[in-house]
Amino acid sequence: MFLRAGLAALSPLLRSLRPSPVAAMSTGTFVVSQPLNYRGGARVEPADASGRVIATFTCSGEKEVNLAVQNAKAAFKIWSQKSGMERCRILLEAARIIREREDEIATMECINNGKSIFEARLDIDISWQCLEYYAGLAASMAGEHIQLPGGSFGYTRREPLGVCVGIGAWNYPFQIASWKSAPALACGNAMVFKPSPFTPVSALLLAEIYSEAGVPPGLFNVVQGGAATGQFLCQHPDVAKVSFTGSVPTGMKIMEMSAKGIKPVTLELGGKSPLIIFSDCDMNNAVKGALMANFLTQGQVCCNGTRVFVQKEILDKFTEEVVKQTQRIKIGDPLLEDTRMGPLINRPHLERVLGFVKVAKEQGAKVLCGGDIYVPEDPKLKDGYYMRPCVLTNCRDDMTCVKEEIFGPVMSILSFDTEAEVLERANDTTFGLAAGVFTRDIQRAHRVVAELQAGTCFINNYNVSPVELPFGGYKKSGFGRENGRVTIEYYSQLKTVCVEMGDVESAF
Ligand SMILES: NC(=O)c1ccc[n+]([C@@H]2O[C@H](COP(=O)([O-])OP(=O)(O)OC[C@H]3O[C@@H](n4cnc5c(N)ncnc54)[C@H](O)[C@@H]3O)[C@@H](O)[C@H]2O)c1
Ligand SMILES: O=CCc1c[nH]cn1
Repeated sequence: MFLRAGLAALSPLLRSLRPSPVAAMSTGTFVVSQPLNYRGGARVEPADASGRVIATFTCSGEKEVNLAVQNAKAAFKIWSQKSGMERCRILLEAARIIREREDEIATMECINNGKSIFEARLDIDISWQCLEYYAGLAASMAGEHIQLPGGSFGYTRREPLGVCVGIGAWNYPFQIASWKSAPALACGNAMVFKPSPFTPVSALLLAEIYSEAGVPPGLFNVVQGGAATGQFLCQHPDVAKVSFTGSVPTGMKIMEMSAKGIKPVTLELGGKSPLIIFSDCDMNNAVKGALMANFLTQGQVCCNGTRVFVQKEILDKFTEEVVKQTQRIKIGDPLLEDTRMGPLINRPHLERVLGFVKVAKEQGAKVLCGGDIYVPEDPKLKDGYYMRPCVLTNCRDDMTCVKEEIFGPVMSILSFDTEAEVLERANDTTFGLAAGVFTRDIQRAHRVVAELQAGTCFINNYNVSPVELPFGGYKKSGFGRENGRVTIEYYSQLKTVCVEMGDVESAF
């Protein structure tokens, strides 16, 4: 039978899903029978099409983008007039609904993306926590009062920007939509969100949940499509801001388009992050940390610590333990409770990742485990995009696998001698998204992270994402932040009001 949850308990969208004869990702598949655009508070067929059909949905063209932006503008008028407390209540209700429907959304995400149901549930948890967090900030958002000479004064108002565009990658579809929309809506903005065409379905659930929670129709809209649809959104004159999650090359294009309209942008881009393991670390934690840094979501995580620098004294022991634990990772149908690694996102991506392993071998790296196609026992999954997680050793800093973002389950182990040496090598990259250090020496830990050129640094852990903490990159990994209090500044603008209590002292 389809999925492991009872169909009757699922949402209208999930109920519209039917088993299909081909299951490339999991045993659950869907045929989409309801429109995947969400505009003005309802599912709609796009008013036009860009002419490119991806899977079973139609990419939205300029007309549909215009309609979504118009709807968002109308909703913005209502929403931006609400008090912080009013917005808070609605966001809290949306968070409550997500929590209540967690299993259903996680199941959808699991089929959408291929990540394990175990991880998908964690993603949904972080998503409702994000809505709760920004609900709290919505209620407490305030300006300043500044006393001036003679009883005059000034004050500041934090005002929304207007219609914001969110463009998402395929690795965290629901979570990315939540990380963008929660702070945007908390600040009083409206949003048009475009998910990746590889993972179109779960953002729709978020849209429906916002409507059910009581946002005005049109406040959060979803348009489906790829690059062309994204371009219409970025170039739209009524769009005030673009928040983008994706690759560096696309980020550059987004920035160029936004520059033409003087639109602020947030860019959450790729990475090739270092993870530094000192010989005085807690070995068990360091090994667990290295797996967390490399193999979540089949290694398709932007902030992964894929360059694992290990101090020489413990290299052999650490490597042996990492390989042992990597080989134990349960690969297979992501809908099964004990699976920890599902398939990669699609065939071309799988081939790209396997290509990186091939080049690594040609350049002298040694494959200690994995790096090849995995065929699950379940015959329904035999054509799936599965690969075994890979640990590479004998790596050098100039190898392709060490320099380029692979975005797959491939860990490169490198050895080092001294702190100064490893810092220089860790920072020798154009990326700067994240970094990690494992050591028991607290002074060393803080000294090292202070020198690391990365927007998010972990000490004695990796890839945890509490929504209270800002997340974002240095260098080519982008700018702007998601999560944390600071993100309010990326979705609002400051108005200064200067109040004269006396007479005008004219210069004329
Ligand atoms: N820093 C972060 O928070 C973060 C999070 C997730 C993924 N990523 C990065 O994303 C990349 C993988 O995701 P991807 O393959 O979906 O990235 P991508 O850049 O190919 O696509 C991202 C989004 O941009 C859209 N897009 C593509 N071309 C466009 C254009 N010209 N104009 C407007 N929109 C366009 C896509 O349709 C998709 O929705 C990796 O590099 C990864 O590191 C970063
Ligand atoms: O993939 C990068 C990290 C992340 C998780 N959710 C959104 N971004």
